[in-house]
Amino acid sequence: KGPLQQTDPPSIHVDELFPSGEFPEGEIQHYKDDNLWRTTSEEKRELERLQKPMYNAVRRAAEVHRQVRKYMRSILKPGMLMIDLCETLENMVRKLIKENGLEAGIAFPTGCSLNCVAAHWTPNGGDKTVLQYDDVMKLDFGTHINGYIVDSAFTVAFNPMFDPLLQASRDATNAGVKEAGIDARLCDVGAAIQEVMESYEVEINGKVFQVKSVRNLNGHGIGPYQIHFGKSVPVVKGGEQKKMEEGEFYAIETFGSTGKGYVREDLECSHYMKNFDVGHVPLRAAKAKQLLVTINNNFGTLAFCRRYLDRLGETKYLMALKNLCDAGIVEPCPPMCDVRGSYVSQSEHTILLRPTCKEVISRGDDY
Ligand SMILES: O=S(=O)(c1cccs1)N(Cc1ccc(F)cc1)Cc1ncn[nH]1
Ligand SMILES: [Mn+2]
Ligand SMILES: [Mn+2]
Ligand SMILES: [Mn+2]
Repeated sequence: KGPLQQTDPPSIHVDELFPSGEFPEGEIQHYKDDNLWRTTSEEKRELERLQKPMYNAVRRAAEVHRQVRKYMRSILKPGMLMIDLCETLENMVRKLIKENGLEAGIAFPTGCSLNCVAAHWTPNGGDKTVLQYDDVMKLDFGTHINGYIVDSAFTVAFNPMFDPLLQASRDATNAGVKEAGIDARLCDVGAAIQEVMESYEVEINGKVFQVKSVRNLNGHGIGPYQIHFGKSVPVVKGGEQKKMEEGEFYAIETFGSTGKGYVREDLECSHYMKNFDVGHVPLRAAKAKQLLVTINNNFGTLAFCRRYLDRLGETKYLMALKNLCDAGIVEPCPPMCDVRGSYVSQSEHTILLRPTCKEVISRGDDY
């Protein structure tokens, strides 16, 4: 009988903590009144029984996410090198998930975007950035089992003056999660998010800001090995009337900002991802051809970053990577930034619209 209690620091594969092979459910929310029949429908319960392997896979990925983020919170300190922070987190995911090629591992690069940088920033090799006491860091990382991805994020700030900004995005994401459901209109989710987000104000160094919802950073559907799939989820009013559907995975994510509430691509790129819809492309340039083989073998259509290529022993790959991007085979995903001097917070959960109920897969006792 294996141990049933995780160590501190964590060292035990989560599959050994659940010998039955059954991983814990996330938070269960019932659909709005008109869909309550789903809870007891025998037809819907049968549908769910057929999905058991998928539910178990994504719950195992979520348990890893919860244990890793709990550990990271316990060691985060001003003065840490961002690269060390990311490598510690990534190695812990690899350990607890029992990394196994494309069947179990990290789903995308560890986002640790600071201050006015909202998303898609992770240090490239040699980066000397150090976490500061006055930083607002969005820790956004992904785990997966068999391509079933858990995409969840939280914000860390040591200075308590940022607390209302952090609370705004946490509250707004929870409002979005509550509004989401089978037959929920995307525009209603966006309106609910904006309503809560913009009800907050925060005082920073003597200046009072009304928190804005970053209107061009949306939530998104998630598919197997596909972090950005299907419908986008608006975070402000005026979105599409399209409805969410049974069986869909969504990342409900919101960003609160003291800046414009609008982000643009800026800074050096670190995140890259194969274009999901591009098939085999015959390449002549040897270096590009070889790099694509490395990408296919280690990431497939999962997003990766330069540090992940470095650790695989790839060198002098930037021109080849540019060639793959110019050919439309790989998409660069550069950092998304609000204006200089502004501060952005984020909160993100992965939810599953099960036939009988809504499951907040990534919910933990922390957020
Ligand atoms: O901004 S997105 O490209 C997007 C938002 C709406 C439709 S697609 N993006 C998907 C993604 C892209 C690249 C990654 F390396 C990881 C994720 C959202 C996201 N980033 C982090 N967590 N969630
Ligand atoms: Mn083991
Ligand atoms: Mn994310
Ligand atoms: Mn996301």
